[in-house]
Amino acid sequence: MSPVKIGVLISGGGTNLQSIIDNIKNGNIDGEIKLIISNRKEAYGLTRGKDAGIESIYLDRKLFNSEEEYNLELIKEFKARNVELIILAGYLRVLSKELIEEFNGRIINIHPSLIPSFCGKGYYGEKVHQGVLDYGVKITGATVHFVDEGTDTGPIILQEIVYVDSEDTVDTLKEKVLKIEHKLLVQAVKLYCEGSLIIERRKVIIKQR
Ligand SMILES: Nc1nc2c(c(=O)[nH]1)N[C@@H](CN(C=O)c1ccc(C(=O)N[C@@H](CCC(=O)O)C(=O)O)cc1)CN2
Ligand SMILES: NCC(=O)N[C@@H]1O[C@H](COP(=O)([O-])[O-])[C@@H](O)[C@H]1O
Repeated sequence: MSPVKIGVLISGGGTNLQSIIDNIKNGNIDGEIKLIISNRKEAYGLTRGKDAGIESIYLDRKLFNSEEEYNLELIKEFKARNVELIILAGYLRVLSKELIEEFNGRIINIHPSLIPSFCGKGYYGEKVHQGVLDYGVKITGATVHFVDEGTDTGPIILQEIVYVDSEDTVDTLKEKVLKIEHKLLVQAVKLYCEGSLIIERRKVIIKQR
């Protein structure tokens, strides 16, 4: 079977993207990243992609009249490269209904909390960890899920917990969770590329090999 053609959307540093690049390179993931798109020009993830020899572009939202038009351009770029799976690796914009429909069941997102806690509109990046600390929960973690029209409401693929210590700060918590994110995202993409993920309504079944 030929490697799954992957498109990646980013907005920032790209450490999750890097974990996918590294695990494709070492043969752990049977995939090929065809295109990386960032909605932010300064995203270091673009540099990571270029350093890995992957087409990496900044798509300026200001060039488009609406979020819908911006998403239609995303669809065009990914379809032009026959992308089969889209990974949201720290992408901080909500995808449109059209894009979700076009790639239904083929968009994976990584989120730095245990969904359904600390997620949805306004919860992204360090804001998530600040919410965890402000609330005083004792466990947090990471979630990889399929993306639907809601924000962080799609079927959950994998989750793993991280214990919150009394002396944790946003930075220390972010670092602990990011390590788990890298592991979970690689596992989920590997399972997807192996055809091991089955979506049954709200549930994701992992086929045992
Ligand atoms: N249709 C969907 N789109 C996206 C999903 C999803 O589940 N369904 N996941 C998000 C990622 N995400 C959390 O995992 C997320 C991203 C962004 C926001 C948010 O509130 N963004 C701000 C703008 C932030 C900025 O540009 O600085 C906003 O939209 O006002 C919340 C959650 C990716 N897309
Ligand atoms: N709601 C989406 C969200 O908060 N995504 C988060 O942005 C960070 C991106 O880091 P990276 O650019 O180093 O991969 C990651 O922690 C990811 O979970």
